[in-house]
Amino acid sequence: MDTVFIRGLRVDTVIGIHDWEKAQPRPLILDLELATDAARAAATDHIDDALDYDAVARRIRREVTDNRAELIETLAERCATVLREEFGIPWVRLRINKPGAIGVDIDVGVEIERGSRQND
Ligand SMILES: Nc1nc2c(c(=O)[nH]1)N=C([C@H](O)[C@@H](O)CO)CN2
Repeated sequence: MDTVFIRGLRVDTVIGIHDWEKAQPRPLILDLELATDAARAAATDHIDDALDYDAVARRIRREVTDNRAELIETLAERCATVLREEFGIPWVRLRINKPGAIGVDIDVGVEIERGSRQND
């Protein structure tokens, strides 16, 4: 199984359990690993046969920006559902980092894995 990855996708959104967090957006950093068939894309050299990482990034940005949540787990689950149901991706690993949430220069977040890693 091949993967398309997107690392360091910064998306600003309103997220948190405290009232003061709901006053303004803050940055989240997303890392995605997405199952794909790179050979299929290479065989035609056409974007229609590839998992278009630009389209994925734009859609995930919209999902995170347009929807409110208190927990990063909620956002992670929503993003995994979008990736699997709208893009038909069989396996996704998604990490959401909420930098500074527990201290300056400290990374904290959640990583989830959904679907099955199908071997060739
Ligand atoms: N597992 C989680 N723990 C915490 C979260 C979260 O989203 N998932 N959020 C918070 C606060 O919003 C924190 O980020 C800001 O004080 C605390 N714990």
